[in-house]
Amino acid sequence: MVVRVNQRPGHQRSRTMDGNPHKFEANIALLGAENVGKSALTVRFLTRRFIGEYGDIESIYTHCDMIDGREICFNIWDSVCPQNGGIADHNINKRLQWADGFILVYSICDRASFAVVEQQVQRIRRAKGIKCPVAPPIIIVGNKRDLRHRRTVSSEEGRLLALAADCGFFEISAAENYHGVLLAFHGLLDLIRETRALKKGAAGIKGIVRSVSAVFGRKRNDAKDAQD
Ligand SMILES: Nc1nc2c(ncn2[C@@H]2O[C@H](COP(=O)(O)OP(=O)(O)OP(=O)(O)O)[C@@H](O)[C@H]2O)c(=O)[nH]1
Repeated sequence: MVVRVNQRPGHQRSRTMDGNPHKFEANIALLGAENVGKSALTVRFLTRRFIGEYGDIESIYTHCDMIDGREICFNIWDSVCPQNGGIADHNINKRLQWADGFILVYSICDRASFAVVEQQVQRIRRAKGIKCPVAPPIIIVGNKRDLRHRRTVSSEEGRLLALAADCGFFEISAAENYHGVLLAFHGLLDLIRETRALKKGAAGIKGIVRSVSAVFGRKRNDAKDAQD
């Protein structure tokens, strides 16, 4: 396992992993309202630990691991939430374009943070949807499950939002355990792989359609020339 504090956002490395075609690399952005546990999730995933207090330095971390015999590298952008709830900061468009997939975090004890996630799903769809025919990979995470006695968002609401928005869903506690955090990151990795395969397939079909159109277009033109 390799964990590296990579760089400040905007200075990320090239996406080709040292020219090795067997490596798989994915850019992941964590978004959500203030205090929901974005840094806690990131640190749990990177170090398996929960340290309780986290600074507010925005960073991209690289984490590489062997999964099913293949080296997988996650570039994780742990964003610091702006005071307005995470939707209107100047960096958001940069993050939306950079990321291959998103983990949208809310706290199950903070209904306003759930509303922010609903907005962010729409925002991501709008930003990505123009160029991309395939839905962007998103996992919604309800964090702080250990505080269920203070819950204001039911599991059902989280699940329904994810279902309606075609996203994955996990309810976890970054404070209590590593396993749920791991499942959320790996769930996103699966979605990113599926999306890449679908995009490749769509590009392949487009290529075939273009070639067929070119051949038939040429034949039509040849026939027209012969008539003239
Ligand atoms: N009880 C409990 N507390 C948590 C959990 N995850 C994070 N926290 C606490 O929630 C507070 C905020 O966590 P952060 O990880 O800094 O939250 P953030 O979303 O990165 O916050 P910003 O940087 O302000 O956007 C900290 O005091 C954490 O210790 C959890 O699963 N359970």
